[in-house]
Amino acid sequence: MTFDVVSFLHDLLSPGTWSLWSLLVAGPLSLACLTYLSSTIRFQTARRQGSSDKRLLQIPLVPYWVPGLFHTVSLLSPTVFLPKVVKKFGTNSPLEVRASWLRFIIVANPEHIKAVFRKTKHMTNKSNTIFALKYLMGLPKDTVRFFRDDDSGLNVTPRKGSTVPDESRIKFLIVHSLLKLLQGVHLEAAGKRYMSTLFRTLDTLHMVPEYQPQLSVDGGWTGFPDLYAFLQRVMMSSTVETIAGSKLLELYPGLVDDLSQFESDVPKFLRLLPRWLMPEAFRVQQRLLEGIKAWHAYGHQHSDCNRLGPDDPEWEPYFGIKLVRRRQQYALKIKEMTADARAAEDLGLLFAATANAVPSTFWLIFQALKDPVLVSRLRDEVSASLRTPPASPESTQGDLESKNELFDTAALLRQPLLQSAYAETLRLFVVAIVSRVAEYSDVDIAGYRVAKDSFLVMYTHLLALDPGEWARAGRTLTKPLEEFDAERFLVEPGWTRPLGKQAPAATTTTPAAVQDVDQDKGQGNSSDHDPLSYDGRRFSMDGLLGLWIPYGGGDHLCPGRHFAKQQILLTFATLITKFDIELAFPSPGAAAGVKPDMSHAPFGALPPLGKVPFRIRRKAT
Ligand code: HEM
Repeated sequence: MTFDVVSFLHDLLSPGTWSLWSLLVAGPLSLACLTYLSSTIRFQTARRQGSSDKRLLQIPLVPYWVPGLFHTVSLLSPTVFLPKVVKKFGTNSPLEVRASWLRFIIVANPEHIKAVFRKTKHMTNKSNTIFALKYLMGLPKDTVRFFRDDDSGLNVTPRKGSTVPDESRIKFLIVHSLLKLLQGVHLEAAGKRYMSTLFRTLDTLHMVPEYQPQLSVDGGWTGFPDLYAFLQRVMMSSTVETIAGSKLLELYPGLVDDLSQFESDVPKFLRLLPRWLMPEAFRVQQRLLEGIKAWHAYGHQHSDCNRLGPDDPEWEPYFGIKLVRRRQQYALKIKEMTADARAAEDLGLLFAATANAVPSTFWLIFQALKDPVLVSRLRDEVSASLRTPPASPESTQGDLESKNELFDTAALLRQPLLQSAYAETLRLFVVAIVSRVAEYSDVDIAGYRVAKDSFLVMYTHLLALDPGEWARAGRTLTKPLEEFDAERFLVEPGWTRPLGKQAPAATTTTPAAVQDVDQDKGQGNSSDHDPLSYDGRRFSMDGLLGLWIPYGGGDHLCPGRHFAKQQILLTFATLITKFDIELAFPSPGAAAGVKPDMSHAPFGALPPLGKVPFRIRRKAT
């Protein structure tokens, strides 16, 4: 039998077949068009609601084509979808999006974000935390339930109606021990410890096979293939030793390699790839958990985690800084915090302490090395922060940190161009979703009704790259927001932020929330009245609350941010003071081709895509 094209076409185009076609194609197509039309009308109607109305406004639902499916397919690539939706529908109101069973609300207007951050009593970030603990850190199921059941909030006084006993207020215990023990004298001690550990790590780097021979003691250059891997090596081991003590690395010498591998596997874990597709990633995760568990057991045999008094050491080799001892102390009193759960929690801490700080330091150094003028100006500020050596060596006898204290850290952290370059690095390279859930009731966000259980999404890059909002905040854009501008956060003398863009009065502002808002003003850790100036300009974060959010905000604002700033700037300062470093691409224009690895978005700071070769030589002392 031969195939007759003519009769086939005849059949296809005959009236009977047409009705089949219209049923198969035109039917669904018209349904999709009708759905889109009606959802657009509903969207526009919601958008036109009168704000004079006393009732709270309804959040418009982004139009969609396919009922039931909604935006599921587009959401497979959230970093493309979110900017596209916001570009199309604007930021005047929050936007509700549906993707099959999932509903969430995009908040992309800085005023609305401020309002979200103020609702500390009503909003939690539990879903994000639990997601990360469960799928990334391997927290056991029973402990996940225990975390989920904690409805006591972050205030010293538990939320009204919560029956969680004080000793089981896990979220409060975690966040408050971090806030308390990573500030003031504790933060200062951790910074000094980090600095001296970093010096030692750099001095002994040749003991790591990939970094032989020794970083040129003879003044010659040594080339290495990968600046990011180098920073991972030196920053991770210095951070782990500072936070967790030296015994962990002694017991588990492969920890830095495993933690580096684990961090590069984050996108796979958080995209929920099954175990059979990434067996090696799960093996590494398991090794980390077992290694941490063994360290805990060893630590408890040799040290006492109750040593938290003012006369007890800020750091000791078994459990590191007081924060880690405190975490063991409260966790040991909670039955759900089994040895496996404590290992997962501390994997979370080591991850949080390195996963964003290392890539951020990479980009700061990389941007500086690309630009000879910038690096020399940053070096001037670093030199101005060098500590004057003590008059007599005896005055610091016995105190290793003080002897190794090359920088006056407080002075370093106040330098205007350094702070601006640091803030700019985080603006551009931290690509994260900060989320909140209206856990306890409906909430009023800037006049909009956010229904109980709604999931709110604030995407750092939407704000970081929105020229209209930066202009409204009174910032002049010398370079486009897509580019790195080390001076972006410097303002002229006498500059003040435009008035009239204050956040709408919060309906319920707790004292903690007010305090956070003040903190947020200086998330870069600066004072707006800092006498230090750069070319007559000063560093200022004023007016950027809700716009610069790499550390989130409100009472969940990252409690590790002060330590992170120290890590980043101390590492940068040490490397450019003790060494000469240069990028070593074979061709001159190659540096321009170095891009961030977007597969890590929206999970935090982005590592570079590919390797960045460099050469380094120790400076003559
Ligand atoms: C450049 C470095 C860092 C960045 C960009 C960063 C970013 C963030 C962000 C976006 C959040 C969510 C905040 C929110 O929901 O509003 C967060 C939370 C958190 N961060 Fe960081 N972080 C950094 C460094 C650190 C360090 C060094 C530590 C610990 C030593 C740390 C510990 C935490 C913890 C425990 C939370 C959870 C707070 C809560 O649930 O209330 N982070 N961080």
